[in-house]
This record gives sequence, C-alpha cells and structure tokens, in this order.
Amino acid sequence: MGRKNKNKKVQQSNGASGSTEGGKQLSKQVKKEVMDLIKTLLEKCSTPATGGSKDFDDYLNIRDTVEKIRDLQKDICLVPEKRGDKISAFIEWLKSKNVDTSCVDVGEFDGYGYGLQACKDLKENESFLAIPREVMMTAQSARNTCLGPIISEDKILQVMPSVVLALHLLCEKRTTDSYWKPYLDILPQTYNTPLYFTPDDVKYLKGSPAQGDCISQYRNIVRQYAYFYKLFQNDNSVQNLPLKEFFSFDDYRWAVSTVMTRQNQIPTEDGSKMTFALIPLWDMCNHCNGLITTDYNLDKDCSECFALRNFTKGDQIFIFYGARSNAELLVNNGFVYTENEHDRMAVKLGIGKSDPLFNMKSEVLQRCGLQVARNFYLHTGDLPVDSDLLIFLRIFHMDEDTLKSRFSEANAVQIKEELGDLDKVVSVELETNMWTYLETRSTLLLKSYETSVEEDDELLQKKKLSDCERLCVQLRYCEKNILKSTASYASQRKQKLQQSQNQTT
Ligand SMILES: C[S@@+](CC[C@H](N)C(=O)[O-])C[C@H]1O[C@@H](n2cnc3c(N)ncnc32)[C@H](O)[C@@H]1O
Repeated sequence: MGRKNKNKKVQQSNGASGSTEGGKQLSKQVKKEVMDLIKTLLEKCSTPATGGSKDFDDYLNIRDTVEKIRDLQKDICLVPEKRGDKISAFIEWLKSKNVDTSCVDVGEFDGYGYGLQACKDLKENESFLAIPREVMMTAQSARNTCLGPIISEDKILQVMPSVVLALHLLCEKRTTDSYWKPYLDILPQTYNTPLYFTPDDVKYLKGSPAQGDCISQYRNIVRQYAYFYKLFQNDNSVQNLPLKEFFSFDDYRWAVSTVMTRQNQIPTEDGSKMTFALIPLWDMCNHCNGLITTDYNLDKDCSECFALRNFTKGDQIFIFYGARSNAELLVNNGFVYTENEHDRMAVKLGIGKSDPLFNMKSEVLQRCGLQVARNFYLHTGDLPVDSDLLIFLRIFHMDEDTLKSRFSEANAVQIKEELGDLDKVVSVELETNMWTYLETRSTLLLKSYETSVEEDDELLQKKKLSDCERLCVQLRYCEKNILKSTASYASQRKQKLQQSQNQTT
C-alpha cells in the first residue's frame, strides 16, 4: 500500500520541500521563550475548571499566554493553500486507488463550504460511495509512520485515538511526498470550532450551557498542546518526527478541528475493535436530518454509503451525522443546524442534600439507574420532556407517604412504568407542583441570557456578524426556543390538570 513513510521529505513552514531548503526554524532564544510559556500554560491548565464565572477569567488568562506563543510561532505555521484548485487532483488520486466516483462531484454550497453533488438521480438506499481502507487515515495507519514509536510509549496516545489522528495529519502535512497529499490538499484551511472563537464570540454564549463546554474544550486542547510540545522537545524518540521544529499551536488546533469535524469510527481490519478514521470524499458530505446510512463492509474492507433519500442529479447529497444537539454540533462540529429534529438543551438538576427526604429520593432514583444530580434534557418539538426527566421530576416532588407506600419496594421496571408515563398521574397535587416547577425553571433559565429570542432574531436578520458570532447567536436562539416551548408546555399540562379536576368535582 506504500504508506510506510519513515524517511520522507519534510515540508517546511513556507511550503518548500526538503530539510535544507527554505523554511525558518525558531532561534534558540525564541524556542526558550516558547518553552517558558508552555510551562506557564501547563501550570495554568493544571487546576480543574470550577464550572462558575471564574472559568471565563481563567480562559482569558490562558488565552493570553496562547496568543503570546502564537505570535512567536507565526513564521513556522503551515501556509494555507486554496483547496478548490486541488479537487481534480484529489479525484484523480481516488480513481488511481480504484475508488468509483461516478455518482458524485465535489461542489461548493453556500453556507456549507464544500459538499457532494449527485451526478445522477439516486434512489433512497442506493449505494453511492464505497471508500476502501487503503485511502483512509486511521489511528492504525499512524502506527506505520514515524509516530509509531511514540504511540507505543506514550500513555495519552494509547488511549486517545483522536489525538493520534491529529498528530498523524500534522506529520503527513509536513511530509512533502505524503501518500495522502492529494487528500490533505483539499481539507479546509480553517474552522468554526470553539478553538477558533475569540473571547467576544464566547461572550455571545452567556447564559448557555455551551459556553462552559467551549471553554473546557479550549482549555483541554491547550493543555494537550503544551504536553506534546514539551514531549517533542525533550524526548529522544521523536528525532524523526517532522513536527519537532514545527509544532505550532495554530497547526495543532487546525489538526484537532479537522479530526473533530470529520472523523468516523470504523472497525479494525480483523473486526475485533473500533478505531477512528478520516474517510476521504465521504467526509465531504454535509449533515441533514435522517438516519445513519453509512456502514462498514468488512468483507470488502470499505466504508459504504447509501442515499438517505431520493436525490435528483445536481442535488447536494447529505448524510445524517447522528442524533446530536445543536450545542454538541457547535462544540464538536463547528456548526449549528437550525432545522435539527434532535435538538435538546441540557439542564442540570439534582436533589439537594438539605431536602429532608434526600436519602429516600436518591435511593429510588438510583434503583432505576438515575443519578441524584446530572444533566437532563429539554427537547425541541411537541414533547420537550422525556421519560428520564419525568421520572426525576416526579420523585423530586414526591411526599414521604407516596415514596414509602408506593416506591419503597418497587424495582426499576415498576418505577419506570409508573413514573415514566406522561399520562399516568401520580397525584394531582404532585403533578401541579411538578409542572409549576418546570415552567418556573424554564422561565428563569431564559432570563439568564442577556437577550430575548426576538432580539436574537433581529440580530440574525439585520446585523453583520462574523461566522462564529452567527453560530453562537443561532445556538442561543435555538436554546431559548426550547426553553420557551417547555415553559408553555408545562403551563398547558397544568391547565389540563386543573380542567380535569374541575370536571370531576
Ligand atoms: C465532514 S465535513 C463536510 C464537508 C465540509 N463542508 C467541507 O467543506 O469540507 C463537516 C463540516 O461541514 C460543515 N457542515 C456540515 N453539515 C452542515 C450543515 N447542515 N450546515 C452547515 N454546515 C455544515 C461544517 O463546517 C462541518 O464542520
């Protein structure tokens, strides 16, 4: 397959090939400055996030150091190249590996970047793409490169295949005659993941649980970067690594974002476990609602993709990435999908230790597999409350008599049957309290944002926003709509209860 590349030419920062041509390296003095800043970063990132407002200040503080490093490294970063010019070479490369590309073209689509376009009418379930393992970059293929010895030694790399893929990408990007060069050349130059957000972008998420997730992601990747920077400078086993002199923060965040937004899980060759892979061409598909239609065919050793609906020649071909909320899409994939049927919003709920019935309630919750405090979800659409949340809310509002008489002996199945069904009323009083609580809680959460849905709508319609700002406003707009419809749903349930009670009295 020709993928072993231990003695390949190294591509330097200015794109010149060969270890002696072009490409600046940092002077000893600058390297020392970077290393001092790296040590500062490791210290700053060593304390755990608190989940409070201090996290934003810590984020600014960490970012300040990262920006100093970026400034010192500006001459050693990879130089972005125009991907559009490289598409035909990429398709030729795939054809040379016997990939049938006759059903699809790569095209540019407003609001999506690049995507796949149907070259002919495709029927729902029709196979339109089969990508062999031979062209994929995987955590396994990384082991056949100069990264192999480091992966065998490093405990983090052994348990984090996504990080292996990111480093694999960077090493190949720095290798002029990489086997995957035609693929590397058509990858995006930049992303809208939180690693690219400015503090002002992050501020747009005030009130949203996603703000903390964005900050955590930034912090984790910075810590990872600092860890590997230090390792690459100090470890003798990395002498052959093309990254040793050229491992910039900008390049690492690019590689991590490439992996985050494009990776997929596939089985290893013997089918015994799963591994992570970048699947050329398949990873040009953008996301829409639907069902997962990509499968791995172990007999043919390729990833097969089937049309999730009928597509007419010229249509953009979408696939479904999985049931992810918009917050998850923003944090992990760098986009928000406003028509998302699976959108949901995380709300942290828990039984307080000061509740006199804490022990009884937590015992019943645990018996049916629910933690005493955790994230529950409010969903988009007509039914914002799922059975887990319903069970939690009912137990949360239960009195001692009901807990003792009806649930002290109940097993998980019985509890779920009794409490997970919307239409089974435990008692009118409990249900009224529960819906009142949910209405109040949703209304309060709405107030934690600095703007209203209407103001966000106006911002999205009228104001010129950067791509990242727009995504943050779109996300909080979607979340507020979920909260608004939850509050109104809870109020309607309460009214219905009152009406049915009036009718019976
Ligand atoms: C697997 S790649 C798909 C190809 C990508 N558009 C490109 O130009 O290379 C995933 C990325 O495509 C974009 N994307 C996918 N689905 C989208 C959607 N429904 N709306 C907007 N952007 C989308 C996001 O930037 C996401 O990170």
